[in-house]
Amino acid sequence: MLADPLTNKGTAFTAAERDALGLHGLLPPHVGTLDSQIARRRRVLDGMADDFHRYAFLRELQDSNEVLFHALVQADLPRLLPLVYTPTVGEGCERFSEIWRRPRGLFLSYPNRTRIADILADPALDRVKVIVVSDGERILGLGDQGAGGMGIPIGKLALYTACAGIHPAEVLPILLDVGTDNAARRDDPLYVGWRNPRIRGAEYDAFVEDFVAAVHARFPGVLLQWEDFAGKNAYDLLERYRGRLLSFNDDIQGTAATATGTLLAAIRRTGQPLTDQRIVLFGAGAAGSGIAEMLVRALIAAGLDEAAARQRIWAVDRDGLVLSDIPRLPPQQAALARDPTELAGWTMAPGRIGLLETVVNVRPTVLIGASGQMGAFGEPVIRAMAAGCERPVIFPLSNPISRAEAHPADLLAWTGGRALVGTGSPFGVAGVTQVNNVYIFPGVGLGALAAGATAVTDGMFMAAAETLGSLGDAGDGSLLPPITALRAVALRIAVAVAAQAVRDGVATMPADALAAERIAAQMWLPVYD
Ligand SMILES: O=C([O-])CC(=O)C(=O)O
Ligand SMILES: [Mg+2]
Repeated sequence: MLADPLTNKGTAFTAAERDALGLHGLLPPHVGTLDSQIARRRRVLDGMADDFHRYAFLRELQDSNEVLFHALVQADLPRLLPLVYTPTVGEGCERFSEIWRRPRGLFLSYPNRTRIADILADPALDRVKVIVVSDGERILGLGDQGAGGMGIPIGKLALYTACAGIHPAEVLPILLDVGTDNAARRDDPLYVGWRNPRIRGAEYDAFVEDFVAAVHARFPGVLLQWEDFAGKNAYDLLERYRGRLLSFNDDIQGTAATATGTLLAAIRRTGQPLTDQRIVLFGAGAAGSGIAEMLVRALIAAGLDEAAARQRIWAVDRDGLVLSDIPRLPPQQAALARDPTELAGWTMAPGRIGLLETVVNVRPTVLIGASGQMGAFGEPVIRAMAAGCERPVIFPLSNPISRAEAHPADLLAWTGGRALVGTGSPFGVAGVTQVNNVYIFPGVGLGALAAGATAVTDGMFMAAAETLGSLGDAGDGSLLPPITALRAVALRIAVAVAAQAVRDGVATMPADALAAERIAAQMWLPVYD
């Protein structure tokens, strides 16, 4: 009872429980309460030197007493979320091996590829309903972290519990350890992962196929979230498996719905219709092109035909403006490429057409960053944008803070306070919105499970985005509800997503199971049994 984090209550075991379970002597005599335990842990957090140590402390608490961990998180979401998740989880992944203590979740490593079904057969996993899986190759904007990427599935699932009320026994973090191309990790004598360059190509595909088949057989109806896979794998796995497994990719679809929902909230504020926006997207990887495709859908829903919708978006990647005459464009970028003949009349020096040239000529009303390039939204870019529009909408979305395209305070300064600013990670700047996936994925997952959905459709994500965009704000200048409201946000989104699942013909639960009260009643709160 004391050693299992799902049953441990620490000093909160009552006298009667201590009698019945034979716990006398193993605990000090004081009988505490959840509140007194929260107060004790808070005092430790307050006394710690930095957030990374707070992160490590919270991970250990989660591995020793899950109710207390979640009660502490629930009691102060604005303070705890950034410690349990972005931005601090970034360093948690980089230094994962250094702070390794106890196992959580499953490491499915390539050398164990014939044992996947055996590993999943563990009866301790019987209740699993939600899996978050990563192969650690594109951890936030920090690149390949190998086995250290496990910090992300752990963190995201803590949010499923915190925001969507999924019971901790029902979540399963999984890291597919197929090696790492990060030499610093491989050469670190403390590295806990498989010391091998990444497995790629047919062998990688076969490994993931075996994994999906084993998950499908072991956990029918489970929701699987793909997280922080590198660009091409992110797309390929999503497309290959979304019809076979209830699954979605958070970086492509969750980020897209979050950005779209926040943009819808922003244009409510400015009063300018979506169809009038000129949108420049910086970074056309998995997140960036996911955002673009969802914006295309939203523009079509607002009345444009597809060609006209695509005309509202300019994508800029590493090599500059994405143009249709660039050889070997990946398919997601080809769909966004502009025709070079459109550049007639542009003012620019010869050569590569970078972000600044694009902004000067397009005069965007919306600028979105999903590049992982710190500082890419520099003063000249932002001043050029501000000169061409009254209320620039600027979302530097890359995570963690060390990868953000701009500091929000600079964006406000360079636009004379006129910008509507949203960042991926929290900066604590007044009036700035945190545009993070945490506003979307817990609700999408909850709604999909409540509906007994057989697939997560694009329409379900659009329903989530539209709901997010309509929820109103914290009244502090930001565009979205406050972090303290995340549980209510997840419930509202879940209801909309479940209803859309019915409309899309993928729901298996009867309609009366999808009412808000019924879904709310399933949401777990951290209290001792
Ligand atoms: O984790 C976050 O804050 C958002 C996300 O999915 C990513 O940046 O990969
Ligand atoms: Mg992610």
